Amino acid sequence: KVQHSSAIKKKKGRRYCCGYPISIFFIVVNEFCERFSYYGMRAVLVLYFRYFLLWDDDLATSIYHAFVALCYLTPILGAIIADSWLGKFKTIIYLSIVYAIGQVTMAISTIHDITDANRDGTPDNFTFHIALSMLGLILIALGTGGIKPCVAAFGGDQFQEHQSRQLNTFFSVFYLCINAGSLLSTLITPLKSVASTLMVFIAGSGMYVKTDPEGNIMWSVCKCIGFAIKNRFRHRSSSYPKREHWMDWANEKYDKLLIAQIKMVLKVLFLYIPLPMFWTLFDQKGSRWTLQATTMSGDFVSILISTVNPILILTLVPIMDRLIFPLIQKCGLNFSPLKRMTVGMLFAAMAFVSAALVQIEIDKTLPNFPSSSESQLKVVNTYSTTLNVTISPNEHLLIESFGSSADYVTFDHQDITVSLNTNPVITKAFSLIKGGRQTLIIPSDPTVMRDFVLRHGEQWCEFSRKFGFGASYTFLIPSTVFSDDCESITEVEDMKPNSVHMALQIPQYFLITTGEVMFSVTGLQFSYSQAPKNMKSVLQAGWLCTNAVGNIIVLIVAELGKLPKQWAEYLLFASLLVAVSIIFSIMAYFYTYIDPAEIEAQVRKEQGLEPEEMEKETLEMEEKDEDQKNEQGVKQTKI
Ligand SMILES: C[C@H](N)C(=O)N[C@@H](CCCCN)C(=O)O
Repeated sequence: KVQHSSAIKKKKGRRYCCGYPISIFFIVVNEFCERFSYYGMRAVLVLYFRYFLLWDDDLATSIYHAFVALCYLTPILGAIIADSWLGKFKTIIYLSIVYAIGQVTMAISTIHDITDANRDGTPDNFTFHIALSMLGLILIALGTGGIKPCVAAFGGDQFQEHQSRQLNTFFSVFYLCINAGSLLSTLITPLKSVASTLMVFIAGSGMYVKTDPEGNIMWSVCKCIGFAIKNRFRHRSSSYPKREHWMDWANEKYDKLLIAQIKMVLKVLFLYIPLPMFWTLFDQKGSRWTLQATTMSGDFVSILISTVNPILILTLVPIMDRLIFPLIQKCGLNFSPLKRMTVGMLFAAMAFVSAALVQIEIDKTLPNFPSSSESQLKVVNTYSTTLNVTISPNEHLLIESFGSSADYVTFDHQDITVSLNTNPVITKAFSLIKGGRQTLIIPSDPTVMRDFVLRHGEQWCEFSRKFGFGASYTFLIPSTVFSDDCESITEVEDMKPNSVHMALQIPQYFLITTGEVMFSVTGLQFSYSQAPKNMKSVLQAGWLCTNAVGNIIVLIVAELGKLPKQWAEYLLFASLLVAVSIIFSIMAYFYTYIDPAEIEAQVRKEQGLEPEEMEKETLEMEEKDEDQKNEQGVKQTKI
């Protein structure tokens, strides 16, 4: 009774606008700023690993997914801190500070000048940058993951039982704000938004409904499950009568209501088992697909590609909600949440087939690099006449003056002898690097090896040449360049620029985002609707964990799988998801949707708890009347 009246006192302090608590405005803006900062950093993370820390594709992909996995594991920690110690409001404030420190640390780690003593544009001490960026990422994961379950639930706390319509609208707007934040982050620098996140959230402080920590429900759930298992094991002999459900073995010690609630949660958690596979594919947008884009051409399209997901979410969510789903329902088809999620998985699998097809096109244009046992050599001739170059035993090249061999010549051995048809004939032996590409430059006077330094500052040559993205060039600079003219510098193209256009990635982004709307948005709503009121955070944490496991799967496949062809890896993931979606559809077929409130009411009734419930309902009815008066007041003022 005391609890109820104090809760109502708090609720009476609420202020409304158009039927919505004003406080949710601050929460939605806070989420917008937080996602803005998170996605802004994540968009370039794999490129930072690849081109600043100079890691290879597999390591960059693995660390990226380890970070994302950590971001989706820390919500468990955030939920525990909020529920059992600080409450949601303080948890959001404190972890936002941790988050901000992480973003600043990460930003500092990208300043190469800190260790670039010789000012050559690359850091001299990679260990320092790696350590700092890893510290930054851990703090960001703690911050973002920790506040993630609290912000959505804190938003939900601002509403009352009878406001389910407003609550649904809040969650849709919440998801749209996430995507608006993600969209803007790719266009504007994200760092300032961390500070804005905190300020906006604190600004609404006086208006929030702040519920006190209710004790750690996750811990109670674990203890109850642990006891049921132990008790079942103790009574394993066939002489003990069987119980309807294995959780009923907790009856001796735990409240029937808690057991009924855990049964509902376990049913949904069981259904979650195949879900990580969707995230395995979905989150590769930020790693493998970003790296794929670096091997393609197109300038402004890169911005389009990075914004296509949030733009599509912003347009597809209302289209699906208002048009497609009602239309399907009108056709008499039952497109239940679990069916939508299965279709979402199939869309993601199609996205990966599309990515594989694009990869096959890219591979056709990529240079043929040597395998680990081969070596490659290109010969460049700066001699004054055309030369006949023989590379033992049977490679003959005719190279004109200031020209080069058409492409790299591949050898399956490392020791070669090069002969030139000069007068006298010059022959020299070389040992090539295994698995490497090298260029042999024949100097203007091949009998003499001359070193030269091209000084800049005193004299220079200007080029107005647009280099193709992904290309590599060698410039042949004759010793007479400064006395002569810049025209005498010759360019040799070692690697052709990327030629497959980035626009080809649009279908895969379209397919994965349609999958996201069907899977992620529906899954979030499904988890919320099937969870008992006090266990919504448990199911949200479980839902986020499926995301973490999905990222761990990529990490394992990237590190262990090492498929020789990227397109084969895409097809492997697509096939795995199709297989998993079939399993999921079978599990979904046997799932019966529940109304947790109804089941709870039934258990309460069995326990003879109706009087308390009725009292609560009476209090809520009074509250509802007052809120309606409040809303009407707003409407009348408007009129
Ligand atoms: C930006 C993206 N489309 C999005 O909506 N992200 C959501 C859900 C992410 C779930 C999987 N990683 C977010 O909360 O960031």
